[in-house]
Amino acid sequence: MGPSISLNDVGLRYENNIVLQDISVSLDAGKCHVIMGPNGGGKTSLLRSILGLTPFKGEINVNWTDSKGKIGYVPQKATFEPSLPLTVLDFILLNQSRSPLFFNFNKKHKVKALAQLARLGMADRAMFRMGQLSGGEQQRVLFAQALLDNPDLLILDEPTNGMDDQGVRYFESLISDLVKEQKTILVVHHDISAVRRLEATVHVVNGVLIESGDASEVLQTNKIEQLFNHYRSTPVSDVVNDSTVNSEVA
Ligand SMILES: Nc1ncnc2c1ncn2[C@@H]1O[C@H](COP(=O)(O)OP(=O)(O)OP(=O)(O)O)[C@@H](O)[C@H]1O
Repeated sequence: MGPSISLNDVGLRYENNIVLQDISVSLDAGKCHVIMGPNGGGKTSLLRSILGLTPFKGEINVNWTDSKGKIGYVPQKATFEPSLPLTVLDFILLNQSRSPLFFNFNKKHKVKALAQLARLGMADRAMFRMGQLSGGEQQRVLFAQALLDNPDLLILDEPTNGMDDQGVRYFESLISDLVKEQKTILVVHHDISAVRRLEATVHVVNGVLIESGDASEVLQTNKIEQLFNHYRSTPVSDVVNDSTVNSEVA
């Protein structure tokens, strides 16, 4: 069983830029939670706070039922140099091995890695270099790597970015399997139609928490515009009085 996660009055700022404020929410264990909201609304910052990768104020508790379980994380983007001699299989196995990459990996690990790649339809790319894959294919490999240790908490930042329809279908079917296994999944997603297909709780974040609830409730057609246009705009008067803007306009 995955953990529940509770956030209490969480805030985060980068110098003068207040990115998150007053975020208090409980994320139920063993469910899929989707974080949505406009660009720059603080979704990635929220994930990074939960992962302990960035300082924040307030309190975040990851509540494991027994001992601390495993966490899988797929970041928003990764860059691989095309000339780097790192195959897909090498990459998947990297965090499994305590010996240098040029030693042969043990067969059991390879079989396990290939099985995870197959779950994402990527087994036939195992010997390609990471840098030779398309963006959507790299996302699939990152997801396969995150699944390798059978994590109880899976944190995914825009995992279907750049994926084709087939990739999205693999993703959706995997999420559905993982929810049946009672893993806790936290995923940042922008595609409203795709999120409606997931069995998920949706949390709309734009600096503050705007709304939380079942996807069917939160993503009602008549509410979408209001939810996603909830800009924390600079007052128009400030923009007009800004000398930089004025000089650019002139
Ligand atoms: N390391 C950083 N230093 C300074 N500012 C940052 C840093 N990381 C993010 N920000 C700022 O914090 C704000 C929120 O960024 P964040 O990446 O969390 O948003 P997001 O909702 O995930 O956006 P998107 O949908 O575009 O991925 C943005 O204004 C961004 O410029």
